[in-house]
Amino acid sequence: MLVALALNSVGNSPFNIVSTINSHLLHIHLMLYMLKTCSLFAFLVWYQRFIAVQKTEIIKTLQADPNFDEANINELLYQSNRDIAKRSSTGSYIYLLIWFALVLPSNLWQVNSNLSIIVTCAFLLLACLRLPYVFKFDSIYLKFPGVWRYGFPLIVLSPALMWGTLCSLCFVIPKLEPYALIIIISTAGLTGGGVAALIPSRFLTIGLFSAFLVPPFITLVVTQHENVSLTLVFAIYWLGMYSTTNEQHAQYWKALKDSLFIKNHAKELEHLNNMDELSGLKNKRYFNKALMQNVKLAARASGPLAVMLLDIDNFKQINDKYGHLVGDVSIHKLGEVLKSIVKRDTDVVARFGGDEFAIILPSQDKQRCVEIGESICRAVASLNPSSPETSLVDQSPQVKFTVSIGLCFSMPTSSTHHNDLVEQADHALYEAKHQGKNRVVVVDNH
Ligand SMILES: Nc1nc2c(ncn2[C@@H]2O[C@H](COP(=O)(O)OP(=O)(O)OP(=O)(O)O)[C@@H](O)[C@H]2O)c(=O)[nH]1
Repeated sequence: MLVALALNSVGNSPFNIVSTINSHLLHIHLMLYMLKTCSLFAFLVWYQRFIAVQKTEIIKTLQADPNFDEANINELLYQSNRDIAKRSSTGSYIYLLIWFALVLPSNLWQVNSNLSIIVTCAFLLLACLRLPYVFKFDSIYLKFPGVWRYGFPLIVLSPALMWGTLCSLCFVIPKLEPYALIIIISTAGLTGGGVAALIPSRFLTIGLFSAFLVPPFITLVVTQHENVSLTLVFAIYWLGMYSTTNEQHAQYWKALKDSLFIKNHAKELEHLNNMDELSGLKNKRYFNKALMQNVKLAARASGPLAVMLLDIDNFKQINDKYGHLVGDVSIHKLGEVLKSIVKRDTDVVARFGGDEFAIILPSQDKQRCVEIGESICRAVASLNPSSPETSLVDQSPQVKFTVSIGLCFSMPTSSTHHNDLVEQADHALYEAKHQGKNRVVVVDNH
């Protein structure tokens, strides 16, 4: 409607738009009418299918990927639409500003006041209608999807079509010729900006640059304008925009898909990042972070904190006698034993690497910590590495499966460094090995 009004304003009646032009160009009049009717028709088809096409594209892209389900598709659809609204928000006001820059300092008001008034009003109206889409995207998209689906393409594509039409008029209305250069430059700039803004929707992007470029191109061809270079430039520009759109659209979707994949798998990745695969326990990285936090918490609460270091006794011999595979099974089995004994949610059980393990026991009294250490020693000693439980084949083992434990019991203060506790537990562990292994040695840092 706006385009029709703008076109019809250039003359006294709807069928008199080219009254200022040479009479032998009457066919231009018909062409422009056909063009605007076709544009509106094409536009209707486009906006009706805007969301449907976008959804089909997303499904096509994600279909083969088992990592995405229906909920993900809807989330991607929401994100891409929110992006379109955000990215294109400033652009719609640039039309208005450029139009003002064109009209206000020049004498276009006098040259063609009807056109100037109608185009100004139309741009102002579109800018106002655009406001809810800028500030209330969520409400519109979620509560009134129809307003988004039908209204947004209309508001985004109308100014482009108006601008494209203005550009066309420059070639057929002699009075507008002085403004042709600035309008052509603006058309090129706005086209490039629009493509960048609407890239999440291939459909809208192609619609936008076509609305800018096709009307002037057709006008130049139909009027057999002597400026062949300009005609070619419009055609080449359209093709360039088309290929850029395809490329950038694919890149946008790949990036969006990857970000959702990372978001979906963030928990899993974080879990893997903190786990020791062989023992099924936490790893050293997690242990260090947890210990730092526990030292702070214990210092703030003036509570006790115990750190245990465990090392499998004579593990090298177990490996040498039964092989590394059996050594691995023993490590896994030890992980299960530790989990079954150290059970509180706040406790942390980790494998440091090799045959070394570490445990954090917050808010536990010293006696209880020693009992836990001794329970571990007893439980591990009962796990004969040749027993069926550890899947060993050798029925006459000479190597015992035991652990030595160094226990550091402390009451951390704000100046306590977490590494100090580990170091002291390590000394106690060394002492346990020195005293004959398979035992708990305590260092009281209290
Ligand atoms: N099977 C297996 N062996 C490992 C793994 N990581 C380290 N080891 C072996 O564990 C052994 C560690 O031996 P040490 O801790 O140096 O000594 P030890 O034989 O346990 O003797 P003590 O510590 O004095 O009781 C080495 O032979 C390593 O090759 C692992 O993931 N799997």
